[in-house]
Amino acid sequence: MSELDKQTYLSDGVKPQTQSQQPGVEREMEPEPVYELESHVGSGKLKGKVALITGGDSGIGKAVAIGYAKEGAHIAISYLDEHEDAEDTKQRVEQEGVTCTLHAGDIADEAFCFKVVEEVIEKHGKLNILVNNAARQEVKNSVVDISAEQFKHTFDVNFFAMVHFTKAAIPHLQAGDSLIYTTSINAYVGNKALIDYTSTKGAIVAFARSVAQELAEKGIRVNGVAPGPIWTPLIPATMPTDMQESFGVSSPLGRPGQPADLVEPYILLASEGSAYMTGQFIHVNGGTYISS
Ligand SMILES: NC(=O)C1=CN([C@@H]2O[C@H](COP(=O)(O)OP(=O)(O)OC[C@H]3O[C@@H](n4cnc5c(N)ncnc54)[C@H](O)[C@@H]3O)[C@@H](O)[C@H]2O)C=CC1
Ligand SMILES: CC(=O)C(C)=O
Repeated sequence: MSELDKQTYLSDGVKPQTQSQQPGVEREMEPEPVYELESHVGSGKLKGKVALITGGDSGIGKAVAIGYAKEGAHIAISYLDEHEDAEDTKQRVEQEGVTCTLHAGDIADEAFCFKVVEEVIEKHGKLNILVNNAARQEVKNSVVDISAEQFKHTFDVNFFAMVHFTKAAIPHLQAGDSLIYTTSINAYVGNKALIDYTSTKGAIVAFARSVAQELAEKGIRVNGVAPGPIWTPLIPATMPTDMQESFGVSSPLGRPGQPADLVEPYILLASEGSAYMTGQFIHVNGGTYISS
């Protein structure tokens, strides 16, 4: 059995559970997600770089924060208000011998997004990698049930915040630096229960590909990751239990993903190994949707 198989243990799917608020929190999850693989030994791929990860307190963002720290990057994390999750991530990042700063607040507020980037420059002296990863979602049975307010709020958090962070970051980036975006398998296959959310994920892909064309001449690369079903606090906090019953089990690889399954693709996109990649999205979904 591989290290990954030993640690991911979700071959029977997830045990349906609910949380009363969004963003969700790790401490209420059973089992706790797997954030790092014992087999990941850092090799200095991001040594001395500074990475800002939105939504980095939990789930995919947390796994990426720990993975980047193992590769030698200093970390800044933005999140809404899950302070306990954020403190745990900071501790795990600092165990790798790098620094970690926490930036709590609402990224639906444009001024806050710019303030976070200013704080990162003030505290870390530079910014090399921006991972635009935070998001919200709300399940609705029909598009006619999604209010204008919900559409707007989901776009403010999932899409416009990425626009604000991108604009704030660009003046600080240099050749070799990276912008990385988290979209979703839903952008490619659609999702009738998450129409506003899925629309933001499609917009993110189009935005990133366009910014990639603009920044190529400066040597700044822009790529992203499209996860499939991944066991994170987002799921019990937003997904009805009947939807959780089938979560990820019908994928060709037969299980939902863990945050740890995303770490290596995000490291690749931030490091020199992807020096000839820009405007690309890596699909990490257990084989459910196959694309380049
Ligand atoms: N879990 C899954 O199955 C999938 C997740 N994704 C994407 O992965 C990314 C990370 O999500 P997960 O790790 O799954 O969940 P998560 O719940 O661990 O992370 C969501 C993050 O967004 C942040 N956030 C939400 N609203 C915010 C606001 N108003 N202001 C500041 N921060 C806010 C939260 O603080 C949290 O850290 C998201 O972009 C999500 O759409 C994509 C496909 C599948
Ligand atoms: C949250 C999300 O995008 C999925 C695939 O569940």
